[in-house]
Amino acid sequence: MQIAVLGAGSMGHGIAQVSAMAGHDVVLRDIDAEFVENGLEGIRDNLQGGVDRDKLTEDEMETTLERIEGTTDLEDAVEDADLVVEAVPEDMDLKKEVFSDVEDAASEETVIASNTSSLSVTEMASALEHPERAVGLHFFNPPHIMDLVEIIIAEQTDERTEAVAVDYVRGIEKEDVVVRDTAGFATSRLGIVLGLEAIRMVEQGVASPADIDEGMEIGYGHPMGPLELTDHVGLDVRLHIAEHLREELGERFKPPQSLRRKVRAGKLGKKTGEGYYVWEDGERVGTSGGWGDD
Ligand SMILES: NC(=O)c1ccc[n+]([C@@H]2O[C@H](COP(=O)([O-])OP(=O)(O)OC[C@H]3O[C@@H](n4cnc5c(N)ncnc54)[C@H](O)[C@@H]3O)[C@@H](O)[C@H]2O)c1
Repeated sequence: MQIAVLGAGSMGHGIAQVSAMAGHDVVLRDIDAEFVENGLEGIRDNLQGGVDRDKLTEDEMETTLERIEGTTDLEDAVEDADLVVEAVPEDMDLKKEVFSDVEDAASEETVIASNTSSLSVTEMASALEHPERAVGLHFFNPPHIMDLVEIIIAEQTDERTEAVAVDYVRGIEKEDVVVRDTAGFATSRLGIVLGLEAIRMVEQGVASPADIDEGMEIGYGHPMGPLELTDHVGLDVRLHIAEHLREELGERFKPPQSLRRKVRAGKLGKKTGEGYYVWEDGERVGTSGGWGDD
């Protein structure tokens, strides 16, 4: 297939990479040549990492790179595309504008997908004259490592579009789950419940963050406990998602007080050095808020 990926940031370059590794021809588009170059550089680095770990041969790396072309021109990117995946910033107005511009420049057959992690694909699709070709492809970060893609079926998505999305996801050797377009889809909605309840338990003094996390890691086999995950994702990002889900789905998603307080104080998790844990050089070195060492 011919794939266009719009946005060469954290997600876009990874989506371009996994598409090319599966044999698709890919055009990666961003609004500035420097952003395109950074994205291509990110792909080279990821692939080189694969070669260094013997997961990939030099030849496979070169062939993959040859399949990817960078551009700043939207028409160049989408005019021959069978599938367009947008990975531009999480802003509804911007996504609708991108959808509509793609429709003007692409063929009538082109499937138009969004990598949104929380916005309504149904609303994005409403910007199209042919909204039945819209679908969500929710990749996880980083796309070249994470095996799951949530396929989000908008109100307007038709069977052909769903079939193209499923074929594409299976073709790039990811696992697909098909979810109706509702707030938080399947994974964010459940993940946030666990995160918010773990924070409330810390507030109530039920156990330390480290003990709550260990309980879920060892007892339930989660690769990472809900509080450490909150620190990884960013407390600001989790607060934003919780507020959105509260608005859409009700009070059970009400953000706990300590989450708001920490965000106001700039304690956003790993990226700022403190959230529910204390971090130094990307390593967890202690627990925030007087729980002693973990
Ligand atoms: N980062 C994550 O962990 C993650 C995970 C899953 C989904 N997502 C979703 O993926 C999307 C992209 O997120 P990201 O973290 O890669 O963002 P990012 O900020 O790293 O990258 C976005 C890129 O889009 C470019 N851009 C802006 N307007 C554009 C346009 N009109 N056309 C083409 N490119 C344009 C920007 O210059 C930037 O390079 C968002 O919808 C986000 O919610 C992110």
